[in-house]
This record gives sequence, structure tokens and C-alpha cells, in this order.
Amino acid sequence: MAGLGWMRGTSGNLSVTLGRDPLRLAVTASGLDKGELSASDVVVVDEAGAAVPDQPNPDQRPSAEAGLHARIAAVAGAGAVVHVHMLSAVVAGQRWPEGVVLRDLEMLKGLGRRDDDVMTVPVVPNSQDMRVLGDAFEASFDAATPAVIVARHGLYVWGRDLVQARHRTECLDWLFRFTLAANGFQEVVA
Ligand SMILES: CSCCC(=O)C(=O)COP(=O)(O)O
Ligand SMILES: [Zn+2]
Repeated sequence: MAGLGWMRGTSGNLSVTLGRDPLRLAVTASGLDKGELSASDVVVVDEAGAAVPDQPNPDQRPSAEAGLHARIAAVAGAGAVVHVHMLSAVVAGQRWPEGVVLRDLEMLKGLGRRDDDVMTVPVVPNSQDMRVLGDAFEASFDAATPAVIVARHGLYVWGRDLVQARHRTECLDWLFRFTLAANGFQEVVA
């Protein structure tokens, strides 16, 4: 995903759900180049996204967005969450702030939908407060849509594991790029 330009600079973050009772996630540490992660660059967090005691690497802070990962894991039952700063998602969210409508495309099958389905990816306002962002996500949540765009920020996608979450992220990029191009925004996808 970093190689596809979706995690430029130190943007983006990843998590895997380790347990549900209590909720525990392994989330990427904050401020790192996500294209150069090593096995020790993860922090175990609780349901609020706070680091739990006795970390293997106590010098690292969890992602600034760990609280939203935890909320998505709790509400959607996700096994893994991917957050990317994907240009196509952010531009689509800017163009269609009421939600990005994806319809009648074979690639929808990559998100567990039928090719003739209509899927609306919600767009929520950005916030530096993960509780505010989490509330906005939860208000927009539809169990059949495993993604949310955070306006002028990026995209969250989830799945049963990291591989499924990544495949869904790849399909969404294609769908956003197609939808933008089909609506006259060819320069974004060139
Ligand atoms: C230039 S990235 C700004 C922060 C952000 O949106 C992000 O995705 C990365 O934050 P993290 O704390 O997970 O490194
Ligand atoms: Zn971000």
C-alpha cells in the first residue's frame, strides 16, 4: 500500500484485532514510515486506543488514530483495519460529501456486493478527537459497507484480516477512480 502511494510521508496506519474480551488491537506505532515497518513497530492498545501496560517496546506511542481503529473493530467486528491517505478517496469525498455512490460495477464483488448493487461509502468530517470521529463513524455505519471516508484526510477500510482489508482497499481505489473519471475528473486518475 505504501508502494501505491497511499501512505506518503508517515501517513496511514494499520491494526489487527488480537482479542475481544477485553478488546485488544495491535496497531502501528505513530510517526513511522509505513513502508518500512518491522515486527517491533506495533503497540498493543485497548478499546480506547490507549497503550496497555507491559509493551515489548515501551518507547513507541500508538498511532494517533488508534482510537478509531478500536471503535471500528468494536462496532464492525473487524479483524483488521487499514487507514490510507488515498487521493482518489479524498477527492471523491470532497466531490460527494453526502456519500460516494458506487454502482453497477463488477469490482463491487471485491467488497462482498453484487455487480448490480449500489454501495454508498459514507463521508464523515475530520476531527483530531478520536471519540468525535468514532461517533461520526458509528452514526454512518452500515454493516454491508466496510469503509468510511474521512473528509480531507483519508480512507478507513476493514475486513476479517489484513489481506481482505487490503484487497478491499485496492478495489475501492479502482471504484473511486472509475467513478471520478466517469464524472469528468479524469485528471485525478491520470
Ligand atoms: C502526515 S500523516 C498525519 C497523521 C495521519 O493522518 C496518519 O495517518 C498517520 O498517523 P500515525 O500517528 O498513525 O503515524
Ligand atoms: Zn491519517
